Amino acid sequence: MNAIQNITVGQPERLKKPVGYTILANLVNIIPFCLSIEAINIIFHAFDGSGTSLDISRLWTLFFILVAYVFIMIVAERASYRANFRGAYTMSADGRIALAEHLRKLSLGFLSRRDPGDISSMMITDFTMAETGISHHLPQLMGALVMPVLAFLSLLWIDWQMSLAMFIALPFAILVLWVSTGVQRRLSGRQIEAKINAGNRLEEYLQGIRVMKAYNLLGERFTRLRDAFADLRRACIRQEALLGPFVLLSVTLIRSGLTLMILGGAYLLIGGDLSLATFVLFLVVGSRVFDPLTSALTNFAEFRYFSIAGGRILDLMREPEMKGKDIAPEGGDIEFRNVSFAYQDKEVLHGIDLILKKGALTALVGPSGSGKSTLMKLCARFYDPTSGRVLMNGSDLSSLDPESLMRHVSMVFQDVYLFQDSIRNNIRFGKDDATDEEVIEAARAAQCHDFIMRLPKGYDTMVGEGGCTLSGGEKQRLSIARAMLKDAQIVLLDEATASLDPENEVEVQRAITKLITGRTVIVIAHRLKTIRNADKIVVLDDGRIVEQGTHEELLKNDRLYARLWNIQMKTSGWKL
Ligand SMILES: Nc1ncnc2c1ncn2[C@@H]1O[C@H](COP(=O)(O)OP(=O)(O)OP(=O)(O)O)[C@@H](O)[C@H]1O
Repeated sequence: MNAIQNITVGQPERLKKPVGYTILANLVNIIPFCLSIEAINIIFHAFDGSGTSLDISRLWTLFFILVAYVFIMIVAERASYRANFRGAYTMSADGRIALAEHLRKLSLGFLSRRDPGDISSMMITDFTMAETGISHHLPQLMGALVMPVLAFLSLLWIDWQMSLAMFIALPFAILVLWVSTGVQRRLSGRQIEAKINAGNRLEEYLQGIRVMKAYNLLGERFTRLRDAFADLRRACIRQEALLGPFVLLSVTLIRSGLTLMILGGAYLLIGGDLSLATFVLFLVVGSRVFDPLTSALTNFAEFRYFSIAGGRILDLMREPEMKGKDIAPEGGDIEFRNVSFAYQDKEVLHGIDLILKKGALTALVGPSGSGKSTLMKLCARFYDPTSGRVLMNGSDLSSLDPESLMRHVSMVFQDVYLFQDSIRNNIRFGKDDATDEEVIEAARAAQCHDFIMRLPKGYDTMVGEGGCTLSGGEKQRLSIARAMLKDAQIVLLDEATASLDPENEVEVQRAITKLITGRTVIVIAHRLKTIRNADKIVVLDDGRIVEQGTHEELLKNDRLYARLWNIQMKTSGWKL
C-alpha cells in the first residue's frame, strides 16, 4: 500500500472508487470464462457415452447470457475507465497544487539548495508518472490478478492436484520479482537523476545560447549537454539490461505452470485419476490465466518504477515548513542580537548587533559581497539565522508565522518579476481585493500611470513572461506601485535605482520618496548620494558591521564609508 500512498500524496482513500470499479469490471469479465466452462460441460456430457443428448436450449441460454454480458461489460468498463482516469487526473492536479502551496512555505535556504530543474521536473514528470501509474498500471495490475485468483480458488475445488501443478511456480516468480525491487529502486533512482540532469543541461544550453554564441563557448557547453545525454542513455540501458532478466525469469517461471499442468494432467489421465472433461477444462482455463498473470508481473515492475516518482513527491511534501505560528506584531523596531548566518557551511554574517528604528530610514552600505542583501533577507525571514536572534517589536521572527510577517513587509528588488498577466493584476498583486481606483491611485503615486496609459490597452495590457516588454525603470515603478498598494509598515529596498538611465532614475526616486514616507525603511544603495539623508547608515564589510551613524558622522570618522564616499564623488565628477 505504501507505493500507492506515495502516489496519492497521502490520500489513499481516494483510490477506493477507481479500484472498486476496476475489480467490478474484471469480475464481469469472468462471465464468458464461466460460460465456456459450462459449455464444455454440456458438450462433453453429450459425447461421453452416458447417453445424454446435447442440450441445445441450455447452449442458447448461454448465448443470450453472453449477449447480456457484452452490455454489462460496456457499462462496467466505462465506469471503471472514468473512475480511474478522473481519479488519477484529479489526484495529480490536487497534488500539484498542494505541492506548490507547500513549496511556498519552505525556507529559501532549502529551495536554493535544490535545483529548480529538479523541482519543475517533479511537478511535471513525476506527477505524470504517478498519473500513469494510477490510471494504467494499478488498474491493470488489479484486473490481471482478479481472474487468476478466482480461477485458482474454483479450480482447487475441482481438482487440487492439477491446480497445484498449474500454480506451483507462482511463489518462486513472486520471490524473483521481490528480490528485483531493491535493484530496481537503486537503478530507477539513478535513471531519474540522469533524466533531471539532462533536462537541466538542456535548459542551461537553451537559456544561455546567446551568451555562448557571443563568447564562442558552444563547444564546451555542448560537451556538457552531450555528456548528460550519454549518461542518461547509460542509465536507461543499465536499468533495462539488469532488470530485464528478473522479469523474464519470473515470466518464464509462471509460464512453466502450463507445462507442469499438461505433464501432470497426462499422468493423472493415464492413471485414470482425471476425466478428459476436467483435463480439457484445465487446458482452457490455463490458456486464459497465464496471460493476465504475465501482464500482472510486468505491470507490477512498471508500477514500482512509477511509484518511485510518488516517493520523490512525498519526500518533498515531508520537508518541514518554516516554523512559527504567532501573529506578527504591528511594525516596531527590528533588532539583531548577535546574529550569524551561513549559506550551507559558509558563514557570511558574523555576530551582527543592530537596531533598526521604527519609522526610520536605515541604509546598508558596503563593498560587494559584504552581506547587505543577506542581512535584509533576514529582516523578512527569508532565512532564519544560524545563531542569534532577529526580533520585531520584541518578538523573535522565528516564532512568527511567515505569512503573517510578510503582511507587514513590502519589498522592491532590482530584479522585478512580473507575472504573465495584465498590468492591473500585476499591481493588484500587492493587495488582492484592491479596487480599480486603488490600483490607479497606487500607479499614480509610483509614477506609472502616464506610461501605462500610453500602452495599447492601458491597465489591461498583458505583460510577457517576466515582464520583458517593459523597460527596467518601468518594471521597478510597477513593483513600487505594488508596494504602495500593500501599504506595509516595513519597506525593504534593494538597489532600486541602480543601473537606470537618468530620466528613469528621477522617476523611480520620486516614486520611492512617496513609498517610504512614514514607514520603517531598510535600503541598500550603491550610490551613496541617494542615502545621504538616511537616519542611520550601517557600513558592512566582510559580514561584520564596521561602523554606523549619520552621513556626517561617518564622514567625520574617516574610515570605510568616507573612503567609499570619496571614491564615488570622484567618479561622478569624472562622468560630469
Ligand atoms: N544563495 C546563496 N548561496 C550561497 N552563498 C551566497 C548566496 N547568496 C549570497 N551568497 C554569498 O554570501 C555573501 C554575501 O552576499 P550578499 O548578496 O549578502 O552580499 P551583498 O553585500 O548584498 O553583495 P552585492 O552588493 O554584490 O549584492 C557573498 O559571499 C555571496 O557570495
